[in-house]
This record gives sequence, structure tokens and C-alpha cells, in this order.
Amino acid sequence: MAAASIELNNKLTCPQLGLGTWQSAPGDIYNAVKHAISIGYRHIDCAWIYGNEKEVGRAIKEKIEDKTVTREELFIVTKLWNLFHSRNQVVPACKESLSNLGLDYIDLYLVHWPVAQTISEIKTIDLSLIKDANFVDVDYVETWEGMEDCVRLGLAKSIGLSNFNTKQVRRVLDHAKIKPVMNQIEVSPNLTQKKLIKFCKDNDIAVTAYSPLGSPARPWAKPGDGVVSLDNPQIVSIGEKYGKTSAQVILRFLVQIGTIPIPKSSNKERVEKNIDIFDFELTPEEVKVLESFNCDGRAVPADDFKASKYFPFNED
Ligand SMILES: NC(=O)C1=CN([C@@H]2O[C@H](COP(=O)(O)OP(=O)(O)OC[C@H]3O[C@@H](n4cnc5c(N)ncnc54)[C@H](OP(=O)(O)O)[C@@H]3O)[C@@H](O)[C@H]2O)C=CC1
Ligand SMILES: O=C1CO[C@H](CO)[C@@H](O)[C@@H]1O
Repeated sequence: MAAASIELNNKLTCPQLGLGTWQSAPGDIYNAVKHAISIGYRHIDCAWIYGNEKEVGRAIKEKIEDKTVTREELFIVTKLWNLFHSRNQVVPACKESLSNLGLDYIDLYLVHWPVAQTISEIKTIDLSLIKDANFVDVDYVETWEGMEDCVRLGLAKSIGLSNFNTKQVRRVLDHAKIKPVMNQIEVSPNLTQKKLIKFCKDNDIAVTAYSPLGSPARPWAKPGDGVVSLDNPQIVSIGEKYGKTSAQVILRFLVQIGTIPIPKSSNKERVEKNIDIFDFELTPEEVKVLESFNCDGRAVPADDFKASKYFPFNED
């Protein structure tokens, strides 16, 4: 199985489906990444804050060593955390992720949030880092200069954004010497993000769809809150027509609206199913059915960041 690819504004190609790695239990992610690469995944989405870059890196190294794949065939993404937003912190943070992953370059390095934070000490990488950190006024335009340094030094082939709203993307574009190639945002049938996707496309910025299945395992999830129902009878019935599961219908929908979904799974069968979406096509009417579930509901509302002046979700 292989995903289709899309060309980024710097001419690199990005596989149009990737493996998410947030919230995989230790041990699980190593197995999931190895299995994913074995069956054809070439795009892996990581982040420093997920605390598992080392495990992901070990799996990648082994799949390169056993000749399943070459480094050049892989598209590895990771993200700069909020604690490292000053320009002089960005290159060291990128180098730390590279060292964790055991790589000498990242295909795409993203600013994880426009929000900057500081903390007196980093003990473990977990949610306490978010709760215990304070906000600082580091403008993400300064952070972007540090991201550009990573490209100049050959540490990252491409750079991009995550969780930036329209105005924030515009400000980066106005100042950038190297344009962002990507904005990674939440997109699912519950949150179709039509305006922001159009804005990004109009500015030659690709869109990655995170939490494509509504992130049912997120720690703050409440029953029925923001989770796209895989039992929805309309989605189930569309799936029956093509011999696909509801999750596959949703992922196919996200591909057809031009985004790059990155579902997380550490279950072998679901890892396989999630990439098996490139052999059928939803009709325009079926796409409309999926779009009709939009309620602008977020799986990742990021309430912890609301007090920051750079909080992105107060406007489009
Ligand atoms: N930039 C950002 O701020 C953010 C980025 N992300 C990225 O996006 C990725 C995906 O988002 P995430 O929030 O993890 O949520 P997803 O929407 O990908 O949902 C993952 C959950 O769905 C389950 N699942 C996966 N495939 C299927 C399937 N075919 N059928 C039924 N259930 C399934 C998984 O369980 P199981 O493992 O048991 O299969 C897991 O519990 C993250 O892992 C991360 O890499 C996510 C949030 C924010
Ligand atoms: O990618 C994400 C998931 O994990 C983080 C919390 O640990 C979120 O803040 C973030 O957006």
C-alpha cells in the first residue's frame, strides 16, 4: 500500500497520508512505526512534546538498516515546542529532535503553536510541562527567523506552521525570507476548516489534517464531545458501498478536500486500514454528506493556551 503524494511550494513531495505518533504508549510506537513503514507508510508525524522521538527514531533506523526503505524515501516531520521560541533557541531545539530521532535532517520542521512559554526546569516531557509553564511575549515572527536558520544550516529541508490562524499565517508570510510550506491544523468532519484551508491553498501552503478521527483518546475527552462518531449511520452506509470502514471514509474525505490526514494508531490492523484509502473515490454528494457534520467542534481546543496573546482560536 502506498499513499498518493502532493508537491510542496519548495518542490519537495509529501505523502498524502502519514502516521500520527501522539499518545502512543512506550513500546507501542516503536512497533507501530516499524509496521507502518513495512506496509508502505512513508510520512511520520512526530513532535518533541510527544516525548517519544527516540522510540520513533529507533524504529526508523531499523527499517532503513533492514533495507525496507531508504532515508530519502521517508518524509519525517517534527515540531518545535513552545518553550523554545526565541530565535537563538530554535536551532538547538531542532538539533535535540534530530539527535532524538537519530537523523541528520528533518523533512519538515513545524512551529507547533504560535504560543511561547517558559518554565524553570524541564523534568519529564508530559502534560505537566504545559500546566506549569508561563507565557512569554516572544513573537512567532522572531521564532520563524530561527526556523529559517534551520533550513540554512541543512537541519530541515522544509519549514512550516501548526495551529496558526489566517492572520498569523499572513504575518509570517509578510516577514518570511523562506515561505512556510505547511500549516498543520485540526481537520475532521466535525471541523472542516473551509476558510483556513482556502486561505492556505491560495497562498501555496499545504494543509495537514491532525486529529482526523476526532482524537477519541485525548486525555481531556468527555463522552460525545467533539469525537466524530464512527457509528454514524450515514458514514457507515457510504463505507458499505465501497467495502470500507467509517474511518477509511473519513480519511478519504480529508484527502479529497485536499488535506493530508495523519491518523494515529498503534493497532496493526488499523494502521493497515488507515492507509488503504487510495483505491476508491467518494462522489461529490458523499463529500457533501461528510461536510454536513461540521459543527466547528475542536478535539484540541487548547484551553491551556487561552491566556496567551498569541492564542490562535479566537478568530478564523
Ligand atoms: N499539531 C498539533 O497540534 C497536533 C498534532 N496531532 C498529530 O495528529 C495525529 C493524529 O491525531 P490524534 O489526536 O492522535 O487523533 P486521531 O484522530 O488520529 O485518533 C487517534 C485515535 O483513534 C483510534 N483509531 C485510529 N485509527 C482508527 C480506525 N481505523 N478505527 C477506529 N479507531 C481508530 C486510535 O486508537 P488505536 O491506536 O488503538 O488504533 C486513537 O485512539 C497525532 O498522533 C499527532 O501526530 C494531534 C493533535 C494536535
Ligand atoms: O500535538 C499536540 C498534542 O499534544 C499536545 C499536548 O501534549 C498538544 O498541545 C498538541 O497540540
